[in-house]
Amino acid sequence: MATRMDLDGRPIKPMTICMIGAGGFIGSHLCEKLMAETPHKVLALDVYSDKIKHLLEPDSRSWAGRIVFHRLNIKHDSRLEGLIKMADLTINLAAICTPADYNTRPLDTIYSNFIDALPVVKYCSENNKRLIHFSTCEVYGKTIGSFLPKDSPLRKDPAYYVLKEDTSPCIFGSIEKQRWSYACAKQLIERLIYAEGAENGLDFTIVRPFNWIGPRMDFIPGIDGPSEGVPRVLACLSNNLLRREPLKLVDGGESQRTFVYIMDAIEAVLLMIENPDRANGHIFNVGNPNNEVTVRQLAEMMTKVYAKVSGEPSLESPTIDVSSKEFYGEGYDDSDKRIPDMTIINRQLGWNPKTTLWDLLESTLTYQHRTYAEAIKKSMVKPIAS
Ligand SMILES: NC(=O)c1ccc[n+]([C@@H]2O[C@H](COP(=O)([O-])OP(=O)(O)OC[C@H]3O[C@@H](n4cnc5c(N)ncnc54)[C@H](O)[C@@H]3O)[C@@H](O)[C@H]2O)c1
Ligand SMILES: O=c1ccn([C@@H]2O[C@H](COP(=O)(O)OP(=O)(O)O[C@H]3OC[C@](O)(CO)[C@H]3O)[C@@H](O)[C@H]2O)c(=O)[nH]1
Repeated sequence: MATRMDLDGRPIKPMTICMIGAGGFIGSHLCEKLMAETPHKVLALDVYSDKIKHLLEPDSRSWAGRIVFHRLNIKHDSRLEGLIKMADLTINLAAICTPADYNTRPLDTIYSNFIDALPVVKYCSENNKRLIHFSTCEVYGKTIGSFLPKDSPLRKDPAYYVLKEDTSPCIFGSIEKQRWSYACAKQLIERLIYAEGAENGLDFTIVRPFNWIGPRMDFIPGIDGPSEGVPRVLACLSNNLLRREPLKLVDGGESQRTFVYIMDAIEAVLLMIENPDRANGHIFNVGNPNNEVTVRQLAEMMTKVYAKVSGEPSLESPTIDVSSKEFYGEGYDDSDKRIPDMTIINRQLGWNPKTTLWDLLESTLTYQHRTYAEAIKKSMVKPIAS
């Protein structure tokens, strides 16, 4: 493998990365990228390994031995500090991060996103190890514009909705809207990391992902996850499409999101990993401001793309409205709009997303169809009564 160069033309030394939450959606893609394109070693920590099992099989692949899986729960495992000490860099992805959990399991959500992350920050700080911590775009909460009258012309002014790392406020709902337990826990861990940097010199980078989507995201209920489970929107709507049932639109599907392809986003993370001088001390939005849709538009586009990749005709009534109370339960609330400002990541790392929403849905839904269609068909065949 040719020596890799950083953005300032310096050779990059191979490093050891302690990746916590390596078995999840983002972790699995990051591990794949690191194995395929870099000489770095990965200590992969998670309670699950299904999504990276193809990387762990002892075969003749050139990365054999560069990735080692450690099955552990960071809540209670004395091996954590030792593994952080063995590495040059720790990346913390571990979290409960599905909105259906925020209002129904608020304690687990707060513990996972704040309390469980504390030892990771402490061990990195005490052992002078660099930390890349995964936060979320949800720390911005709602836009300032959402509080303006519906007909206010200011709602169209980007100053009232574009989300900037260094100037936008974090606007959450009231305490009984437990949806915000996740965002609030993420915000507090960001503040703690920032303070460790300011007071104790911790080298940190904070990532705020804006709806990264792609293959291996979450699970399909009843196939590789619980039948009653509610994953994030991509998997929910994929599940509806695979089962040929109408796509559920929460509160009319009016909320807006920007979706970025996981493969584009992983490029940004690799730039952070390999350019510490440009990434340390920064908080980065990572998203695609050009891929904005309402959830209703997302559902309509997914319906068209799925018909194309599966060869199956679309349903006559492809969507159905459902209230947030019915879908998520008491205490749900929502972010109205999420457009990332890209100035900082552009200036520091020169990163820009490339993939259009249509293209990323085409490759993702091809994967969903290939991975799940047969299993769904089998699961839907009713046993014949004897
Ligand atoms: N995917 C996105 O668009 C997105 C958006 C915003 C923020 N994020 C953040 O990025 C990170 C990764 O997200 P993801 O989409 O890959 O989620 P994911 O749920 O697929 O991955 C998280 C992984 O962490 C593991 N984990 C959780 N608790 C653990 C513990 N106590 N010990 C060991 N492992 C544990 C889980 O088993 C899982 O494999 C999270 O911190 C999330 O909040 C993701
Ligand atoms: O079947 C469904 C499922 C969801 N919705 C609505 O879609 C919007 C997006 O939902 P989702 O992707 O599940 O989650 P959020 O974008 O609200 O939150 C995530 O953003 C980043 C992250 O931090 C981690 O991924 C997480 O908190 C939303 O409006 C749902 O109500 C739907 O209509 N139908």
